[in-house]
Amino acid sequence: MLNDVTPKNRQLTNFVKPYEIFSTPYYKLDFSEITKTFCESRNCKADSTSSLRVCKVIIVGDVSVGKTSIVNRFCRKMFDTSYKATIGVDFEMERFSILGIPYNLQIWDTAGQERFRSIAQSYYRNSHVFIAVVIIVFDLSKPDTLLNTRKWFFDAMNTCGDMLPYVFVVGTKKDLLGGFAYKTAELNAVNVAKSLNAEYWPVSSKNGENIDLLFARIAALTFDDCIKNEKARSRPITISNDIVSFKGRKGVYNSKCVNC
Ligand SMILES: Nc1nc2c(ncn2[C@@H]2O[C@H](COP(=O)(O)OP(=O)(O)OP(=O)(O)O)[C@@H](O)[C@H]2O)c(=O)[nH]1
Repeated sequence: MLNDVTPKNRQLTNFVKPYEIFSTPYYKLDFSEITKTFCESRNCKADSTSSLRVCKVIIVGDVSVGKTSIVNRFCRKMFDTSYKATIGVDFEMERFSILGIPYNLQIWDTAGQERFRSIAQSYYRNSHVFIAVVIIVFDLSKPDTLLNTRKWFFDAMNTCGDMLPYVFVVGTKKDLLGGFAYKTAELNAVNVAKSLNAEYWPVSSKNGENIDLLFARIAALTFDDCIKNEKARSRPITISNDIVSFKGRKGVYNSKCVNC
């Protein structure tokens, strides 16, 4: 788009693939025809509500695994070696332009410390945007934190109610491991992610590896659902096709946007 002020690395013209095809249950590899046709249409470019499309992403995981560092690297391009515990919850709004259409990720960084968890949960329960994505973070150099992803998964699922979010299991601090140690950690992580029906990504907030790609993947996946749901709602509700189009992944209706 000529007048697009979104930074270049936030402008998506192609669908973003998973880290590895074996590491995801989400096999979508391109935008749907519905989305492509809609984004090419003149109506869509003139659509004044398009800047309101928001997808809520929650980041959870053990203490000090690197949740805040992921957000800082993605939103501010910075990395801090010192540790400051998150108290309660913080959130950031990050803007993308996908196929020329504005789209926002609302990213919630929660506290890993037990004593702050109930504060965080009450915050995101009461927010008016449905949780579309849960990122469960663990530290690749600390196997215990991988085992705990299961606990975070069930916690998040309780909070999401009837919604079926996309789930990502993200291993941080990839820069600390190499060779055999990394391969072993990855094998274990892929197995755990599979058991939770989640997509696995390894990242490093220190050197930035895979951080932008991870969020671009999340934006592409959820944007496609958002437009499809929007189109489904705008159709007359008379025939059985509409019932099908109101169903999201695995047959559960999942409205993923503020205005969907
Ligand atoms: N080497 C390396 N260190 C990292 C990386 N990510 C985070 N760290 C370090 O790990 C420590 C904890 O990082 P945080 O991002 O504050 O962890 P957190 O999960 O937000 O912690 P809580 O807020 O307590 O839940 C800090 O000292 C970071 O510098 C990484 O990718 N590589």
